[in-house]
Amino acid sequence: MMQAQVPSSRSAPVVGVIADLKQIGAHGFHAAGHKYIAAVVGGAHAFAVVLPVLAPQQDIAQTLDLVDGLLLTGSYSNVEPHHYAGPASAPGTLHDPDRDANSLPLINAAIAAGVPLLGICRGFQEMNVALGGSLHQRVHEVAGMLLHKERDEDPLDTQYGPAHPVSVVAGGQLAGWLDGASQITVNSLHSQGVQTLALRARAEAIAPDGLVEAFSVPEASRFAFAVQWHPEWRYADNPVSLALFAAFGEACAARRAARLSQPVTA
Ligand SMILES: N[C@@H](CCC(=O)NCCCC(=O)O)C(=O)O
Repeated sequence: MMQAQVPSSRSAPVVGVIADLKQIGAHGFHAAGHKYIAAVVGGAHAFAVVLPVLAPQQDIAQTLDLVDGLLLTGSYSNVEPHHYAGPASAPGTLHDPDRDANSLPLINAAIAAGVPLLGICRGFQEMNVALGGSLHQRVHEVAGMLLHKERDEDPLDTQYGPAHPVSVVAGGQLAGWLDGASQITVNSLHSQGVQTLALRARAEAIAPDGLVEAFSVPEASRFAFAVQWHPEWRYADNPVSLALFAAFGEACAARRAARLSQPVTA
């Protein structure tokens, strides 16, 4: 398992990594994937904490007071379609209503509070829905769309390996982080995909079939960015991932500096 680089001081920004509520055996667990946590610590140079999905019992405003940034991870579960007025899911679709009930309000609260937000895969989809967009549930069944799903029988290095190119939107944040690159290759492990991009979002990367694969949120005061692919996978070997997590980490560090400079109220 990859060893994350340890930040050198206690001033590292605190990044909340949202959990899934998973059934493991007889019990539920609030769980987040190691590769996301390792990428936050090693790529964003942050201090990662796993956020249980307990709202409204665990107050979202208090969560935002505790962190300098938020990472919305991927997950095998799908966003429930009633959140975007979509048709019922296919029978047997895995959902995580507790994750939905936390991530969707947390996204808008974080943007309003200026808390940096990075969404990956399911997190990308959650951000689009929270901002008012909608999703294809099985994008590979839509005429003209590519197969964006991984093959379960493939080894992980194949599943998370390069899958298709995306065009980087000129003049966008991603283009800036990538020194003006016009095309990159990304991995692809998803069935859902953007059907309508939220009006509050700006497309940052597009797949050959027209599917939006990354977007930013212009109204966000610091950082709100989402990618459909998995930059956390072997992030240290991927210059695009390193640039993305570095930009996220810098925004989180700026939030921490601003927070620490505020007078402490009793
Ligand atoms: N369920 C959604 C999102 C897919 C996703 O996030 N896959 C990655 C799960 C495993 C991991 O965390 O790497 C969809 O199917 O579109």
